[in-house]
Amino acid sequence: MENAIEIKNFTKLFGEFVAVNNVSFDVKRGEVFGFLGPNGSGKTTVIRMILGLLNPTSGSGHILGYDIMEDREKLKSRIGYMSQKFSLYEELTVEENLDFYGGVYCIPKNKLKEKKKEILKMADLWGKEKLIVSNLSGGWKQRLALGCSIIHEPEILLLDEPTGGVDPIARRQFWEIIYKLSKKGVTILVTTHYMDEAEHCNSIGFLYYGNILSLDTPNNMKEKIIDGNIVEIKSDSTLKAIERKPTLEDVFVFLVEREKSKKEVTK
Ligand SMILES: Nc1ncnc2c1ncn2[C@@H]1O[C@H](COP(=O)(O)OP(=O)(O)OP(=O)(O)O)[C@@H](O)[C@H]1O
Repeated sequence: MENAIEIKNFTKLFGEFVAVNNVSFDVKRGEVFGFLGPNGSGKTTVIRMILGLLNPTSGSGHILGYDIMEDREKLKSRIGYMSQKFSLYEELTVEENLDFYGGVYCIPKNKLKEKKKEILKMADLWGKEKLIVSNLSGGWKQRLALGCSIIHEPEILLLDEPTGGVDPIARRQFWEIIYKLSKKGVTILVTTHYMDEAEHCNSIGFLYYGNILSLDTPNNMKEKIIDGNIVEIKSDSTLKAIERKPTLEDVFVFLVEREKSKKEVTK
């Protein structure tokens, strides 16, 4: 079986409002598939339908060959999910959160001990086991939430805007973990509205108000949509950067949180 995820003509109506319109896509095993689209374009709705939390109005989906509607129970232990809000228990420690999710998936004690060690190292949280989650920075919380979502070693990982609200360094660290998981054969579907993140994916679906406008590799998509070269200008001053516009056909501004180290910022 080459495709881990196969979605055919997903449509979701809320009353008369069409949130998702006839969306179809496949994700190959071990691939990182990015769902790119602005807020409200239907990304979360698609993920909720894949998870079986929402019934599609029409259309069908298969994961690892199982029907997402009929085989929900079989799929539960094979899918990991990280929501935008991180789903952590803020008043518990790092280790207690991992123990909790280990318990939810009924992971045997010895196996859980081994998994916790692996996740703490992977997430750069080694030595922080006893810290209360509410005291952690956004990046640490994000990596812990990812750890909790993979404690049961899922083959499919669904990440809904996992990097929202964390600084660029933490985002980069997070993507390094995503690559490692993908190399191990985990199939990953990640939603984002950051263009630069979409570029890290093997293929992208561009969703716009419920419709898939394009489905391709990042490079092909850029070539098809944009005629000419793309230049990235990093600047402390948006105005200074835009002043260069005469030599450019169009400019898109992306604001990123300032990194602690300014080494990479060029004027
Ligand atoms: N339960 C619901 N009832 C009514 N409308 C809904 C419901 N869930 C989502 N919507 C609407 O469907 C559209 C798609 O929402 P969705 O959350 O899937 O978008 P999104 O791309 O994930 O955006 P965001 O990044 O803001 O989460 C939005 O207009 C939203 O208001």
